[in-house]
Amino acid sequence: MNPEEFRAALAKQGIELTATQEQQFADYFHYLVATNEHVNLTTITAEPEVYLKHFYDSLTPAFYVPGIRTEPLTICDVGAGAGFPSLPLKIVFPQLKVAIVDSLNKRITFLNDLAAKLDLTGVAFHHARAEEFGGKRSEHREAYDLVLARAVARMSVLSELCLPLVKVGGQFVALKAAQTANELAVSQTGIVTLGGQLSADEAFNLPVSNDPRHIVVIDKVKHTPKKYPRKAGTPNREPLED
Ligand SMILES: C[S@@+](CC[C@H](N)C(=O)[O-])C[C@H]1O[C@@H](n2cnc3c(N)ncnc32)[C@H](O)[C@@H]1O
Repeated sequence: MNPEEFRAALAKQGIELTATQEQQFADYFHYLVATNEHVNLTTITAEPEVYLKHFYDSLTPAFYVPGIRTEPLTICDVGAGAGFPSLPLKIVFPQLKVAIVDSLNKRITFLNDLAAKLDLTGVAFHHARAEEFGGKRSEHREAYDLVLARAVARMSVLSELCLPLVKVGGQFVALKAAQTANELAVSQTGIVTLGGQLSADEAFNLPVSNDPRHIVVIDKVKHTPKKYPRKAGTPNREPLED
């Protein structure tokens, strides 16, 4: 997917990029690839792949969660790595207020510099483990309308990291490549324990490559009990599964 195909594929979804946004994606691509020469950010570096598997893929939650397009939602991206999915969403929907959490400081440093280069405002960067960021005394606990995660962990672990950060009435959205039915089945009890309720599992294929994708949407329907998330390294810490 070259930049022109990216623009056309988004137009099909009702998203018209401005010239400024197209330039921001071009600058993102160049800075990602240049930094990746000395900081390990991504294995995907060819332009058509970055546009499809990072930029387009990151925007897919906006196809299924309509509020992303128009509402000034507070979003937390858990394990954002090189900024996916939250920074492509922020470029296209600048009204979003974004908090990025990653446990690797060199990635947070890259994202800080990138946001300055792209003139992005309303993005906060946190070098932290999600277990602590959403802990019982944290100001970030149950503070976000929407918590997003892509390629961080399986659903049972991810739910324990992400659901404590979601406000009651908000949503946790996981971007998944693999089949989700089994992952969801084994994490169902944990999701309910954490105050969540499965709302949707949308299956679709990426354009061009046809790679399968899932967007899993979990509604936060009640408060998460204070003992979650459990600390990383807790002895016998088993994922919350059936
Ligand atoms: C495979 S990368 C995925 C990055 C990005 N979400 C993407 O889709 O390209 C996983 C990222 O999650 C971060 N991570 C893993 N466990 C974490 C945790 N417990 N808290 C915060 N960040 C975490 C890693 O440092 C890494 O940057």
